[in-house]
Order: sequence, then C-alpha cells, then structure tokens
Amino acid sequence: MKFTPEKPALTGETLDTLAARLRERGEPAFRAKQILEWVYKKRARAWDEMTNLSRPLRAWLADTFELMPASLVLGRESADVTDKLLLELRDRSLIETVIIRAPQDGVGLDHSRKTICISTQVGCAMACAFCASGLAGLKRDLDAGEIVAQLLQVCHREDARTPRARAELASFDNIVVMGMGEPLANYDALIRALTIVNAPWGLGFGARRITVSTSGLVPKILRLADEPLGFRLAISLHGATDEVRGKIMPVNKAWPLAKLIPAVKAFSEKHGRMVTLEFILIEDLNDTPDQAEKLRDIALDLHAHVNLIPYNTVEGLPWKRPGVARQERFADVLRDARVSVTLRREKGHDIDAACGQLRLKTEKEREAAA
Ligand SMILES: C[S@@+](CC[C@H](N)C(=O)[O-])C[C@H]1O[C@@H](n2cnc3c(N)ncnc32)[C@H](O)[C@@H]1O
Ligand code: SF4
Repeated sequence: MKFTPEKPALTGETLDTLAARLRERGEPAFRAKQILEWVYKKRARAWDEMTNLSRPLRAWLADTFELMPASLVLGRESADVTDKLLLELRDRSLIETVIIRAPQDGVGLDHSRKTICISTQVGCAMACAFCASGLAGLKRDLDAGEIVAQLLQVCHREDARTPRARAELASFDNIVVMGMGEPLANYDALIRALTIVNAPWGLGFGARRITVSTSGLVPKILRLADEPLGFRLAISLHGATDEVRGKIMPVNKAWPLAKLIPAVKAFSEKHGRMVTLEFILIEDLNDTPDQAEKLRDIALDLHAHVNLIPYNTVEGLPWKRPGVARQERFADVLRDARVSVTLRREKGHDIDAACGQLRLKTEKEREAAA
C-alpha cells in the first residue's frame, strides 16, 4: 500500500529541492539554508519559532510542508539501557525507533554513547521466520522524511536530557538501520534520508558512523558499494549453511550463500572496512558446533566482525534463546580462531525489544479498544 500525504515532509527535502521550491516563490537561495538550520541545528518544533523568516513565508511553509511527519505516542525506558520510541505517522501507522545507551566509565547515563536504531518500512515483506517485524507482512515503505524524522525525534528527546555543547552536534554517536523493515528494499528513500542526515546543512552526521543492515539483497548490496557516501554494512546471516539459513530466511532462496558471500566480499574490498555478520543464536536451530565452525570459516574468508545475538523471544513464535553456556561455547569456536566477535548481552528484553513487537502489541490493543 502506498501512502501519499497531503503535504510532503520538510525532513525529506534536500537543500537543492527546498531551494527550488523557494525559488518558484521568488525567495533568495539562502532562505533554504536558513530554514534547514532551524530544523537541524536550532531544532525548531514550530514554524513560529523561525523568527528570521517573514510571517507570510512561515505561513506558506506551513501550508506547503509538514514540519514533523512522525509524532511520539509512547516512550519506554527499559530497566537496562535501551529506550524504545513508538512513533505514529500521518496515516496512523506505527514505527519503532530505539535508543541504545552504552555507559562509559566515569560519566552518568546521560553522557553515555548513544546508538540509534531506525526503521525503514512499516512491517516487512521478507518473512524471516523468527522476526516480529515481518509477522504481519509489509504495510508500506517509509519516505525519506519519515526516516529522518525518527532521528529528529530522538534529538528533541535527548536535547531535553542533555543540552548540546554546540549547535552542529548531533545528539547521538551511531546510527544503525536495523529497526523494522528491509532497508535495501526501500533503497531510494534510504539513500535520500541518509544523504540528508550526512549533509552539513542536515544533521552533519558522518557516513562511517551509519550502519545499514540487510537480510541479503545481493544486487542492492552491490549498488550500496557504489554509493559515494561510505556507509557501513551489516549482514543478517543467521545460518552458516544454505540448509539452516533457508529454514528461517526465505530470501536465501533467491540469494543463497554462494551469491551473498561474493557480494559482501566485493563490498568490503571496495570500502576497506570490516563488514559485520549478525548471527542470532536460536536453540537447536543454528547454535550447534557445526554452525559455529562454518560461521568461523565465512568470517575468516570475509575478514568480517561477528555479532552474536541471543534470540529475543517473540510471542506466538516457537524459537528459543540458548542458555549462556551454550552461547559461550559457540562464541569460543570463533574466538579460538581469532575472529573478531561480540556476544551481545541482553538489551531491553523487558520492553518488547525484539524489533517490531511493541508496534504489534500496540496495534492489537488499538484493535481491541476499537
Ligand atoms: C529487524 S532487522 C532490520 C534490518 C534488516 N531487515 C535485516 O534483517 O538485517 C535487524 C536485525 O534484528 C534481528 N532480529 C530480528 N528479530 C529478532 C529477535 N527476535 N531477536 C534478536 N534479533 C532479531 C534481525 O535478524 C536483524 O539482524
Ligand atoms: S529480520 Fe529484517 S528482513 Fe527479516 S523479517 Fe525482520 S526486518 Fe524483515
């Protein structure tokens, strides 16, 4: 389903597209920069805050653009260091954005490193068997303005906790495109959004601190490798053989490992930086010594970092998280071969952390209330 909003979101405009709209109205070129400065540096939340613009121009802007296409309906803080934001779009669709805080020695939580996990679609069409985001299929793609708006919402929230030292600073340290949806299936909106996030007139956020995660759309991985902005890449592998991967990821049929691995290699050779292999550990499915050995070989071949993620259980799905001893045994096979590996500790399990769960739960509650 495609959603065509009444007005485009200002957060989806680039400096050039905004300048072109303003030119049609007879405004000088520098106005576009002024307006975007209000949005991304001064973080204005209402048109009337843009006090160096004339009243008629502000009125025209309000008639022409939506200032913020995503509103916060729920902000949940977990007992650990993960906050989950549930945002509502103009068609009432719900999306999730997550703030993951990594405390640093000697400073409080407010000064911890922050990674923001953003969504690119409402739902997902890839139908991975373990994932809550894909349970109800794909509802629609997000547009670039909706992707950027998630980060601005985080900026507003974080600025209220910890004022920025300088206007040009973003309010977080890393972006991972690992929320709801398959980012490379919404390629053009993704690239436009990340271009806005990266631009000096936007959030001015370095491409090297942005990681795009994909279930493995091979042609799009190759296209991403050619983008001038060097984003980082993470691959949701979850199976080290076609047999195991094919059981849980339908995408493996079109793009089996024999096609995926050379594409990842081409990407990392082009960028000269490590790709990350995401591997969810699911009990009795992919947590065996044989899978660990095969994953080790793939990681060594690709010079990749491996992120082991103990599965977050999803209501209604049969998959289980293995015990800690089994997780460690799996990780040891990789560590022994000097593969760069992290075994992720639990983050946000108490706030429906498995991506897409909070949205599904809230939609169910809404239906029941209706
Ligand atoms: C939700 S996906 C979004 C990005 C992209 N579609 C992908 O698959 O890489 C981000 C990561 O979350 C993982 N994930 C999904 N459901 C999970 C769960 N229940 N527990 C742990 N990780 C999960 C995915 O496998 C993937 O590695
Ligand atoms: S893991 Fe990624 S690709 Fe698979 S259903 Fe979930 S969001 Fe979609």
